Amino acid sequence: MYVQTPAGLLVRLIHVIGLISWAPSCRVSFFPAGHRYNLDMAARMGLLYHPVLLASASSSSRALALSRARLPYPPTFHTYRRSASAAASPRLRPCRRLLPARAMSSSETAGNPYAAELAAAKKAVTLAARLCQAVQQDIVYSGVQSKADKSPVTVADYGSQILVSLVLKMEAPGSFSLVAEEDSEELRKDGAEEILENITDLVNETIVDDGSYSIYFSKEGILSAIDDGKSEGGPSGRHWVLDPIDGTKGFLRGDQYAIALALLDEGKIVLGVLACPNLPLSSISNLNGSSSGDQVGALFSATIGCGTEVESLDSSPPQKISVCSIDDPVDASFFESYESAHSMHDLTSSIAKKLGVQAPPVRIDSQAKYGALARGDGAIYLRFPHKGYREKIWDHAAGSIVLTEAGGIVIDASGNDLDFSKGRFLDLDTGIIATNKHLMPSLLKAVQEAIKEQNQAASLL
Ligand SMILES: Nc1ncnc2c1ncn2[C@@H]1O[C@H](COP(=O)(O)O)[C@@H](O)[C@H]1OP(=O)(O)O
Ligand SMILES: [Mg+2]
Repeated sequence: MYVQTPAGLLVRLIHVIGLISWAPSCRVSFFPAGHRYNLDMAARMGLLYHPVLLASASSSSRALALSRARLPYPPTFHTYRRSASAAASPRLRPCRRLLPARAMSSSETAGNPYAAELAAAKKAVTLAARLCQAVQQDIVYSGVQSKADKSPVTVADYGSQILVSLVLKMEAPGSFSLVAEEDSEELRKDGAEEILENITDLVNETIVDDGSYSIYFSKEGILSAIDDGKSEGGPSGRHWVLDPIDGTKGFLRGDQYAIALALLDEGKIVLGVLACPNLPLSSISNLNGSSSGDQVGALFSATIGCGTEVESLDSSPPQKISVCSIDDPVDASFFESYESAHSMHDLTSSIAKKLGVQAPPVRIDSQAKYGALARGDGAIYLRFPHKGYREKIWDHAAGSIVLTEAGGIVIDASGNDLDFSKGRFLDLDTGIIATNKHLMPSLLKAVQEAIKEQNQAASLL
């Protein structure tokens, strides 16, 4: 039993009218400065442009631009079509708005060779974050997460990936290649029709609500947009690297998650953005993932050679950040996964003990840990997945540059830099550690001793 939202009905109506009135000669002219798109381009992107939708979206864009300053944060959206139980739960009223006009930071202006890519990446993850926030609100209000029904997170995962891919195609210069977590295989199977419809509705409603683009996705367009993320990456050329929702467990719990996007250029990560919708803008040090500050929703961004910045997802001016300068482990605290299935808490506890860390671990989900570390909320990040787990590049690409450009160091437990040029996986079988340059030598020593002891204990069993 599903409920059709009014916005869903509107989008469908516009679709039908648009199909009737569609004219092959129509040129689309409502796109960002510097771009000209026509229907051939639309066909290549798996998209449909509709004159009626174009007209309505462009006029609403102007109206929204005028009222933007008065709109509250966080915004809410018409949500995906929800189950009857979810529909019965309380929800906030939708509120339409454009993406915030971000203040240009020094990283986006002179001297940054990736300025255009950075602006596109920020816009992409901000739009995706809006979709994710709307879905997470519904999950939390409806209690879906306690029923082992993973479909809402699936809808948000795919929806986020489609929106990031769309914005990058529209706004980022150069050729397009995307290495991303999701593909359309499951959605093409029998029985997936309903979820595909939900994703299609949610994505189209988010685009209409935002008003930046006059685009409508068909179901086939949705499937092909998801498969834009099938690139293998590698050592040559440029590739965007995306985790559409990093930390799905945290997302379902109503806790931390991130939309993590990076740019790989000739085998090196040169740019990264992390949207962390639930991370407080002020420090979370000593608060185990929470903060006394009111403002929530942080956007971290870094470009090679230009440093790391943080701003609110609602577009406060960006501020440069740097890692903490602690040089005595006694004063240090460390981040690790919330989920013990993702990282061995017993091993990290023995590393902390060896090093002399006194504070208890700060456990939060996702690459939000890299962002928090980059602004000095803590001093160390330890990640030791259980044997057999293969790390994917999208789980560390954005986070690692956010940290290194803030003055931090990220290496594997053998002391090697992370190599993002080997395809979709990181080629390592130890853990990943991160800290500042003062603490790294003693941290690496403690890590290697603790691993050795763990291996010796295992060989005795
Ligand atoms: N069994 C696992 N071991 C380690 N990491 C995992 C495992 N399963 C999923 N992950 C990934 O670990 C990351 C979260 O780490 P953390 O627990 O530190 O927040 C996510 O990228 C998550 O995937 P996903 O992005 O699909 O949620
Ligand atoms: Mg992930």
